[in-house]
Amino acid sequence: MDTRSSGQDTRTPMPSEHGTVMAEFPSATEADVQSAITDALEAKQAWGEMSFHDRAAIFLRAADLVTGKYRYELMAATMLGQGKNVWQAEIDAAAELADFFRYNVSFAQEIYDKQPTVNSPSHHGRTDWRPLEGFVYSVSPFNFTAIGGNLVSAPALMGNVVVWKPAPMNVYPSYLVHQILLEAGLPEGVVQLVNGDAETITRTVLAHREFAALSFIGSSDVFRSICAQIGQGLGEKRYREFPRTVGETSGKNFHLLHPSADVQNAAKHSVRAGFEYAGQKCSALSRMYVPQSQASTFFSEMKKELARIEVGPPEVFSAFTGPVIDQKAFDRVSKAIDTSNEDDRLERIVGGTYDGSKGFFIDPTIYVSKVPDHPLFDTELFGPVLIAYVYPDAEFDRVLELIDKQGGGLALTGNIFSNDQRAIRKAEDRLRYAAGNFYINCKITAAVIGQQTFGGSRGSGTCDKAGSSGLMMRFTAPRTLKEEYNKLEEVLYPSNI
Ligand SMILES: NC(=O)c1ccc[n+]([C@@H]2O[C@H](COP(=O)([O-])OP(=O)(O)OC[C@H]3O[C@@H](n4cnc5c(N)ncnc54)[C@H](O)[C@@H]3O)[C@@H](O)[C@H]2O)c1
Ligand SMILES: N[C@@H](CCC=O)C(=O)O
Repeated sequence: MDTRSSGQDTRTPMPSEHGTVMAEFPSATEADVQSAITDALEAKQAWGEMSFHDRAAIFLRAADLVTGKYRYELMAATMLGQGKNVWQAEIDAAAELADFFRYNVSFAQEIYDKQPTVNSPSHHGRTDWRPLEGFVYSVSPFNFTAIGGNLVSAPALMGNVVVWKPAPMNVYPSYLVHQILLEAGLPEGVVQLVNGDAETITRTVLAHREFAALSFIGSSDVFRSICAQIGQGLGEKRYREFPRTVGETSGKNFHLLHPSADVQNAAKHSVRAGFEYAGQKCSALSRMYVPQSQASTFFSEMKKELARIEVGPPEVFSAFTGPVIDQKAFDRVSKAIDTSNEDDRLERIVGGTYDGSKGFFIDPTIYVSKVPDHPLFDTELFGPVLIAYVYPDAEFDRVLELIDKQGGGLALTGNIFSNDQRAIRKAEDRLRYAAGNFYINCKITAAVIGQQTFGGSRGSGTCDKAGSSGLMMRFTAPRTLKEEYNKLEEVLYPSNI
């Protein structure tokens, strides 16, 4: 792949066939990153002064290119590069990417429309929704082509320039997204795509005085480490302004069944949420709490559904789910499986096997824990492995406390299955901070832009909500203006005279 970077080449494998190279690209050196920042800042003034309608036109045109001319190329890149099946690739690389481009235009419009509603007869007030003064640094994860598109379009639509660093395993789809934006009319300098060593690029970016915001999606620990570096820079007065930190990160997401739940429905939803895209959605299910009275039916329903599921490469259309992303993920998840298979506190219900000979394939796996506090309830594995706790029906209140406490400090998605409205109310109240996205009688994946804004709190992120004007708001520095029409005739107050 041809980019402006001049460092050593990196090769990334295809997850479903690791002997095949998916992408080969040069890594950005410190000098490449410096010149990307310089070029972005040079493009800044003209871009910030372009009317919103002209900026919007570029992203709306890009949305049409995504759903039209480039739809299948983007989907193919996402299938081969991320190991998604065709269904998941369509959701991500075509539908959600185009939705982000289109909806972000309306979210931005919502912000620009916010103007003072009251003006006294002698003056008029306005809000100037300025872009941030420096540049935005966007860092995107491997698992969604659409997410990179959002991390770029949200700040750019608000008039900002962006240095964009995608995950190595998403370099090719991100490159396509960048090319689409350029074809749609985005001026060359506005979005600078830089690939390469994450730490080198980040260090160089964070050393720059004009660094104005971090827009990050990825794991909680990496976000924390970048925030810590920004904190150090703040302490040293390295930056002109206080950089914004926007981050959506990891999850240890739960399904809770109440004794009144429709167990067949819950089982089907749990199979989808836990195992679609090999459990590699940040929203994916990874811990379940099941009442004793429902456990046997629930697990046999899940096993029945799982028996129909095929694990395979993206070109096999009958495969429901595919590989995990890379060797590191395969090692992490397979090691957890090996340890769990030997753990007396866990009963394996299904799976517990894997095959990395050709691609990074791991079979859907479920463990039931005999203890309520197994460490797996607190660890994000980011793979197709679920852990369940079976609770006595009478201890619903206690299990709510347990759910709230567990999850490794993460609070992204969660749900309840119940046909008892009082139980739903109780769970909604007691678990108020346990998930940024809480679902009732449906699975916890697949938030739809324009319908469910997305993002968690606690260690899962800053909860600015992708798919909303809340996120876009973080990329503006509103200026308040007041224009007065009458002269000031007197310094003294009437009460002074
Ligand atoms: N909450 C959300 O909306 C959301 C969405 C998608 C993924 N995720 C989370 O992302 C993770 C999976 O994605 P991933 O494996 O790409 O995450 P990751 O944290 O490994 O990488 C994310 C990005 O950070 C970069 N990065 C990695 N180490 C870095 C470092 N030391 N300094 C600076 N940058 C660094 C990567 O190159 C990549 O661009 C999971 O934890 C998942 O839950 C969250
Ligand atoms: N927004 C997606 C998840 C994105 C994270 O990987 C969902 O709701 O399933």
